[in-house]
Amino acid sequence: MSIGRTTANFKTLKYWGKRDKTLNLPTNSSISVTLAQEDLRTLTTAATSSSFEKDNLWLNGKEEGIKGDRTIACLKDLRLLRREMEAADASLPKFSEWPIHIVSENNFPTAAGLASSAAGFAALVVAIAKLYQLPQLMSELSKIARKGSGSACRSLFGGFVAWEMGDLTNGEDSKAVEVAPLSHWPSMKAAILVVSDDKKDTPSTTGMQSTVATSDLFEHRINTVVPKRFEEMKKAILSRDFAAFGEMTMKDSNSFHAVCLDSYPPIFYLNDTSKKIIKLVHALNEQEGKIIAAYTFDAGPNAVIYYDQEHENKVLGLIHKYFHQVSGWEKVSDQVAQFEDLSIPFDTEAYKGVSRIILTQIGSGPQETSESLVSEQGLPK
Ligand SMILES: Nc1ncnc2c1ncn2[C@@H]1O[C@H](COP(=O)(O)OP(=O)(O)OP(=O)(O)O)[C@@H](O)[C@H]1O
Ligand SMILES: C[C@@](O)(CCOP(=O)(O)OP(=O)(O)O)CC(=O)O
Repeated sequence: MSIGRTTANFKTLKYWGKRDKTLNLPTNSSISVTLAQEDLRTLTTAATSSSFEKDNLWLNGKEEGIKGDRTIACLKDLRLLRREMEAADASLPKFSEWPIHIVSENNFPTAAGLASSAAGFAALVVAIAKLYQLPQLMSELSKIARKGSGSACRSLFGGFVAWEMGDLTNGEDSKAVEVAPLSHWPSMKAAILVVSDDKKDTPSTTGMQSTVATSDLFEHRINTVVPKRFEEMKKAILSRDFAAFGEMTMKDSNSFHAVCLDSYPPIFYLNDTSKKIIKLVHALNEQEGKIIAAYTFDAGPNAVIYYDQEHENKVLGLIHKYFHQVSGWEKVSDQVAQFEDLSIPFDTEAYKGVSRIILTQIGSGPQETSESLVSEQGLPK
């Protein structure tokens, strides 16, 4: 039995567009920050036995079975690597031939634009790789996770992660690499304003296909804007330059939502609450005379606001002022007294569009844990 857990990642330079839909090969390189596990994590246990009847997967307590092509593709690749080991060492048990049971739990909403597929496929690949005792490095395994969900490849690392798009048609050079580990910039924090827990209307895969096929702005984004930003963002991370990192993060979020709007028919992920939050962050940065907070939005209306610990009392002070009514502040309850009370005018009803706040920070990526979700009989506990 093997247990692995990992977490979601939030994009600072977005992946949007595929050049190969089956292999999940992107039209541009991207960068993300992997967040801490306590708040947004997937816990996955994998077990194999010759006595199991068939491959099976339980997600959040429900038997789902192994039905999607993407999960099947990941399992196939992992089994192939195990088979190579077994061929080289006859003493190894033939795990590659036995059915596998996977039990997984997300501690945050699934399919709500909170990157559950990223954390989910990353945890699945890591848990099975551990079970099979595969020697492959994380970058190699990231190519397998990528076939599950593009964004999953970046969740195999902690800290700041790049997904290099590659240019081979077989995808062998399209993999995740570490830009910098958590220890490089541990004071990076994130406040996530959960604007909607609902399942989103346009899934990322269909949304991307539509943008690639119909948006005129898209070519400019992937050929001109992103390649330059990819290099500049890596530099900003390596030099811990929050202002540069923040400006590029916000601009890239806006560029991604612009190509969504430029798709035909248009795709809308931001709602009025998201737009109010964007304005609030700009108002804060303007008042400070520098960028101390940066928003980013994935394929949904939830806001992720990055800031450095050094400005926590200001950034959280402002968010708390207007969103103290929502749940999730317990974690910092002993800090509230030190929050700064900035006088930035804002819609005092905006909190009604937010269901909760998740206060989190940069994380260390996949971890092994002794917590198992599978019983001795190989079933969910
Ligand atoms: N823990 C998990 N283990 C295996 N598969 C998972 C897990 N969690 C989510 N998934 C898969 O990911 C799907 C949700 O992916 P989807 O891309 O629709 O949403 P999301 O990841 O929350 O949003 P986004 O990727 O746009 O941020 C689920 O339906 C399921 O198939
Ligand atoms: C907006 C994004 O979060 C898109 C995520 O798309 P997915 O990785 O969910 O798409 P598939 O590869 O089709 O599974 C931006 C990003 O992850 O960089």
